[in-house]
Amino acid sequence: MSLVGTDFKLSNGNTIPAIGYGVGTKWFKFGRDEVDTNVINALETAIKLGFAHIDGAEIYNTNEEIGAALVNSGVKRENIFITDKYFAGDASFSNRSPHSNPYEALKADLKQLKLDYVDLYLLHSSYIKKETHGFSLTEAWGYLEKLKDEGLAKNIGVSNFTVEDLKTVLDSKPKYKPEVNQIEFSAYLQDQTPGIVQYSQENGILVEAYGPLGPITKGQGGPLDPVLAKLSKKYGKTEGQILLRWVIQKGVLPLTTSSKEDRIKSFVDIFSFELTPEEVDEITTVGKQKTVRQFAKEFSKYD
Ligand SMILES: NC(=O)C1=CN([C@@H]2O[C@H](COP(=O)(O)OP(=O)(O)OC[C@H]3O[C@@H](n4cnc5c(N)ncnc54)[C@H](OP(=O)(O)O)[C@@H]3O)[C@@H](O)[C@H]2O)C=CC1
Repeated sequence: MSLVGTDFKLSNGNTIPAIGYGVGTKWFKFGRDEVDTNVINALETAIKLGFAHIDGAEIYNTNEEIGAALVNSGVKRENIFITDKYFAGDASFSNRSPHSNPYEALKADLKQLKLDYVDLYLLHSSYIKKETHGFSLTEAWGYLEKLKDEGLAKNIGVSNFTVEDLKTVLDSKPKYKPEVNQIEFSAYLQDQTPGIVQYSQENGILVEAYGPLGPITKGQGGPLDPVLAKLSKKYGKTEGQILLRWVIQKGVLPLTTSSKEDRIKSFVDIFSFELTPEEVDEITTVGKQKTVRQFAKEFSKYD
């Protein structure tokens, strides 16, 4: 869980590159089956410019693009960290992966990725119950443990889990604990659900942040504007780099994305400077004055 160079160390001792390039959001292509060369090109650029961590998911429908970009880039399999996620469904419980369970879903994804294993496999959400899925949340976790035992997923974790969801898994005395909880996290949304960052971190679960640039993509005109302008000038870094650096210094792994070379290049250049503890606190305190929630709107009840 600690930052070592440009990696975070997980509780199980494995490492994970400390910033990831996402192929959801901007690149999301659920319902479109043609291969999108824009996604392949963007991934190749990201890899060429230094991203060693790709964040994918079954629902993004971009596995073939990831596989093609890996081949085109010539990168060695062991030098790139690939995450995939089981499409559990959303709060309506009315949709989910077409595969019978997470074990079968990852096997199908690996075929599309043309890979033998992923580095991290997550339950994309906790909206799983026996009545709709045929297995409970703890049984779903059991499928991930089986994938880890068989070497098809080197690490396993969860996404969008609340404290109660994590307790359900941890209280079931699992063989392996979740290594990661991937949630929306930014200076303008410091707890996707009550207490989730502290609880995850206290239990040795690395928090991954999606939507980390919320304050500049959706939150302009907010109280952080002058703080970011000041720090950007002081360090000679973009406001995006300041925000990503703040995420890392909160002990959280940022997942971002971009279609622009300049931005991609800047996102991997966040290890050459460090905010002071006072500056980290200032962003934390000022950031709490505004809420920008972009995803998982069912949690808006906590705003
Ligand atoms: N587990 C989950 O449920 C979820 C996971 N994710 C994962 O997280 C990844 C990243 O999420 P995302 O919300 O996109 O991350 P960010 O908050 O980092 O936003 C990235 C977006 O911001 C734009 N951008 C970057 N810099 C600026 C700027 N200075 N001004 C204006 N726009 C800017 C980029 O567009 P441009 O091309 O113009 O640079 C890009 O579209 C996803 O791709 C996915 O892998 C995301 C949502 C949910």
